Amino acid sequence: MARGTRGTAGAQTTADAERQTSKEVGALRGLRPFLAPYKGQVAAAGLALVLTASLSLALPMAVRRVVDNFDTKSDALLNMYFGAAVLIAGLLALGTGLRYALVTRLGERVVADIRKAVFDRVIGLSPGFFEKVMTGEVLSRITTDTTLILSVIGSSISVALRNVLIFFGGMVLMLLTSAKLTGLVLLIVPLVIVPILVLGRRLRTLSRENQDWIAESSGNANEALSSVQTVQAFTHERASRLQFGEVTEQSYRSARQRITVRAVMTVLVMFLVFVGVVGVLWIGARDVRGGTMSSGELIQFVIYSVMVAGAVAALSEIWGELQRAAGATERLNELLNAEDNVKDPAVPVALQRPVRGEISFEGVKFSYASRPDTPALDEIDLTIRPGETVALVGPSGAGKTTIIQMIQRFYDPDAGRVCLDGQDLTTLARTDFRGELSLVPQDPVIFAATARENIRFGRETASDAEVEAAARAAAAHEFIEALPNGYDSPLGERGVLLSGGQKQRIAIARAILRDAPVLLLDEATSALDAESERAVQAAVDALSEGRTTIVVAHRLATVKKADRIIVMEHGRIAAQGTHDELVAGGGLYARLAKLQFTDGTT
Ligand SMILES: Nc1ncnc2c1ncn2[C@@H]1O[C@H](COP(=O)(O)OP(=O)(O)OP(=O)(O)O)[C@@H](O)[C@H]1O
Repeated sequence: MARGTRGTAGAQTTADAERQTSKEVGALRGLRPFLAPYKGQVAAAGLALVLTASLSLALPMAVRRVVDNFDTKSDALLNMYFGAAVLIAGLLALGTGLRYALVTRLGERVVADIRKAVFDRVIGLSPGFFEKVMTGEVLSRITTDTTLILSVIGSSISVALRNVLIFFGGMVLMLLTSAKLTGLVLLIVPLVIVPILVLGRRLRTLSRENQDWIAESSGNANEALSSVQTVQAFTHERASRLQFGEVTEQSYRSARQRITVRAVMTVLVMFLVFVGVVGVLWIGARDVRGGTMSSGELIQFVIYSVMVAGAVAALSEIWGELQRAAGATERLNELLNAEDNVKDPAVPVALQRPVRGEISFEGVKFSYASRPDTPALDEIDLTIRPGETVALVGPSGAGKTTIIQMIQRFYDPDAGRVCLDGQDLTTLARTDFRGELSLVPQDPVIFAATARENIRFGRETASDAEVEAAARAAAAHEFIEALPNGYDSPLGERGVLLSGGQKQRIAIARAILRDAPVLLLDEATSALDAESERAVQAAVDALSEGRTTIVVAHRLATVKKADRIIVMEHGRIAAQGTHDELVAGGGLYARLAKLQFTDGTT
């Protein structure tokens, strides 16, 4: 996705680039809803900002009085002017500190809110979304992009506003001090604006490019690290290093380009501004000698023009940052507003309880978005009675896992419907019916938490005793007790400390604890040793007792025990019946039974 964006950015015409500019700057408006709850703080920060800007603008006037009254006979007057200068400086310092505290805190608050909002949204998106965006990229958006926004809300916006106030206030006061000199200054302004506009546009494109590369490099690293064993097993480290190195270098190169453009812009702007100020000073000095202006006035004017020039320089610097943050806001908003194909209905129908556990597929057709022409499920009509155990068998890619996913409504059918107790899943709230399903995935997920927490994932409210009872039923109690800290032993990231069979038993314990009327089981393909196999099998038997069980079966023992076997091929139901019926019928099942199933009972 990042690559696609970059490709179009490179090929942009000027008109396109301009459209993007207005869109990008406008994108900062996307922050408004996040600032809205903190109106009071925004107002207070704004007030502190106006106060400090006004005081900064008042300071040169005090300086003029001081300068013009150096030769005054009245000590008291001089003292008063000095006193006023100190007072203004003191208030200025106080206001600046206050503004800093208010604004930075606001920035942190808002960014924390944005991070939470993005995570809240993303964690609920259906798997279809993650087929399009790498998780590392999402992480980069939550970290890097929000950091950019933090710098903008926490400082850039307030610095920008301060400088805008100083710019306009300074201009007015310059005009009041000397209209003639101000006129001269205004002649110089266009000279400064031109490079800002021209180089600013280039800067914007480069910034977006840079951010895309950073996101891609995070995605890249995340992918390699999360599959580090496979990478090492295939001695792919060198290639991974090269690949990551190349992406990182690209990101550096685009950052370097951006920095060069920004540096050139800074040089040009600063140089033009200071040449202008010196020029004005030169003319002003002649006016002072000619007596049409006092020294104090000239100094006041010069201070104002330096302030105005400083404001322009600061704005040109900050402009880039604002644009980068606008890009970041845009990307985060993309995530926040990401269209999810699977949505809860606006007004969900209430799930009829108690759930009996009847699952039905009615004329279901489905293709994955990335392969629209190959149906993963083709005209599936299937009713699984409450309490029935159904084994799904068939060659790899036949659509067995897809059936399990459709029951959880990770995807919606292209045609037909999937129902629980006759209620179409698309009319229900997903959290409602998913609460009635219990899943043991093929590759059980173990979180970096203790054994107890890992099992309790099945039902957050379960007591310790219930957790242990579930572990016993899943034949997991013994090995958990043997761990250094028993149930409180951390299981390591993704369960690296456990064997395959142990992970499965944890997953089964989790499902037992969930105690849902429908059990979805994706059997592990890898053969377990005979003892684990027996333990897992016994656990599964205990679990499926009295529940509707749909199992993607790889073991003959499972298949034999099923009430009904569904044979799938190319997304269709090729045959169904009991083991004996199907063997007698010959065909695909008889062949599969001979070739594929590992007989766990032997
Ligand atoms: N996320 C996806 N995007 C695109 N195609 C997919 C996706 N997941 C599965 N498929 C394709 O859909 C078809 C059915 O896949 P499914 O995973 O349901 O098969 P399966 O019968 O469970 O196979 P296995 O026994 O190998 O797990 C296959 O052709 C597969 O390549």
